Amino acid sequence: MPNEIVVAGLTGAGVDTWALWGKIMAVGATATLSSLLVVFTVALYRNGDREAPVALHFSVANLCATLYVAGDIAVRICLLSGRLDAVMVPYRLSLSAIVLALASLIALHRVLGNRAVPLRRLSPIYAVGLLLVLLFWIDDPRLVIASDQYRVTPVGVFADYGVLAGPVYVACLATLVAVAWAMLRRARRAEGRLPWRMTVFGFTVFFLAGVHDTFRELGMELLPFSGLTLACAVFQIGAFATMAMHYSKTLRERTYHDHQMRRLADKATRDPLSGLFNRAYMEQHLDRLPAEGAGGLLFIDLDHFKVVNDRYGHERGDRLIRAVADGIRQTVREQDVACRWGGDEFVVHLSEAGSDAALAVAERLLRAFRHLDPVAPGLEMSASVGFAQLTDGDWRATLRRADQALYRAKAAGRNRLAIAP
Ligand SMILES: Nc1nc2c(ncn2[C@@H]2O[C@H](COP(=O)(O)OP(=O)(O)OP(=O)(O)O)[C@@H](O)[C@H]2O)c(=O)[nH]1
Repeated sequence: MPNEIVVAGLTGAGVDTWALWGKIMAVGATATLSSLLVVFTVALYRNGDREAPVALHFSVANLCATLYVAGDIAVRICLLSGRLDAVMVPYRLSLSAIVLALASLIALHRVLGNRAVPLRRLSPIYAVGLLLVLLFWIDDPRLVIASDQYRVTPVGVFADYGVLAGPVYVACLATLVAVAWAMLRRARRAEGRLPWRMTVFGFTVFFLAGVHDTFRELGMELLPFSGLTLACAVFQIGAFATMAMHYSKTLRERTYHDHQMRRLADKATRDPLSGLFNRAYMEQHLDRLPAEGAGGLLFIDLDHFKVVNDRYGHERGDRLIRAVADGIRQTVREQDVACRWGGDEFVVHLSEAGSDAALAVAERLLRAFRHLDPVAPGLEMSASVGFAQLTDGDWRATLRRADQALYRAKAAGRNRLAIAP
C-alpha cells in the first residue's frame, strides 16, 4: 500500500502525532476509571449489594468502550509505524469491543428492570455477542469480515466486509432500536430514573455514532472523525458522571440508613441516663462468655443514694448517676464492659481479672467517686463494691456471689470492696 495514501488517511482522519498522544492519554484515564469501577463492582458483590449487577454490566460496557478506543489507537500506530500487516488485529479488537459493549448495555437494560435476574438468564445475550465477535476473527469470505483486506481512505481505515455484514448490521440495529424503545417506555415509570437515563443515553450515543459511521463508510462525511471513537469518549464521560451522581445518592441514603440503624442499636443496648450499656446488653454479653469463664464481675451500689434524692431532688440524683457512670468509664479498661444494672447499681465485667486486679480497679473507682463534683456542700459520694471471680460459664451464680459480697461491704461500713470467697 503506497505510503501517501496512508498519510492522507491519517491526516484526513484528523490523526497527527499530537492527536494520537491526546487519545493515548484519554484512554489511559478511562482505563484507570474503568478499573476503579471493576474494583467498586467487586466490593458491591462482596457486600451482597443490590446495585452490584447494574455495576457489573456497566463495568463490562465501559471496559469494552476503553478497549475500542485502545484498538483504534493501535490501528493508527500500526499505520504510522508502517506495520500495515498488523492493522487488522486491533481493527478486529475494536469491532469486538463494540459488539460486547452493546451486549453489555442490553444486559444492563435487563438487570435495571429486575436486579434479581440470574446471570445465566443473561448469558444468551453475551453468547450472541461472542458469536458475532467470532465472526470478526474468522478469515472467511462468507463471514462478516471477509479477509485481511482493508482500505485506507481519506476518512480512515475500513475492512473489506463479507456478505454477512449487511444482515448482521441490520439485526444489531433492529435489536438496539427495540431495546432502546422498551427502555424509554420503562423510564417513564421508573422510580430511580438515573440508571435508566444513563442507559438510554449510552444507546442513543452509540446509535447516532453507528448511523454517522455508516454514512461515512458510504462516502458521505458528516464529521471529520470516527463517530464511534467520539461516542465512546462521550459515553464514558457521561456515564461516569451519571454513575457518580447515582452512587453518591445511594451512598447518602445508605449513610443515613446506617446512622439510623446505629441509633436504633444504640437505643436498644444503652442506658439513656448514664450512657453506659444497659442490663439487657450485659446479660447478652455474659451469655456469650466461654464456658470456662473469663475474668470477674464487680457489683457496685452507691451508698445512701436515697438521701440524695430525698434531700436534693431526683434531678440532682440523675446528675450524680451520670457523674458516677463517667467515673466508671474513665476507670475501667477498654476491653471491660460496664453497665447500669438498674437504679443506683452498676455491674462491670472485668476481663482477665483476678482478686488483686479487682482490688486495684475497685480502689480506683472508690477514689474516683470520692472526687465527684459534690451534689451538695458537705455530701461526699461513696459506693460499696462486691467482686466475684467467673470460674465457670454460670455468670448468674457469679453475680449472686458478687451481690452477697456487696452486702457484706455495706454491712462492714460501706465505701469498700468485699471479695466473694
Ligand atoms: N435520681 C434517680 N434515682 C433513682 C433512679 N433509679 C433509682 N433511684 C433511686 O435510687 C435509690 C436507691 O436506693 P437504695 O439503693 O435502695 O438505697 P440507698 O439509699 O442507696 O442506700 P444503700 O444502698 O443501703 O447505701 C432509691 O431512692 C431510688 O428511688 C434514677 O434513675 N434516678
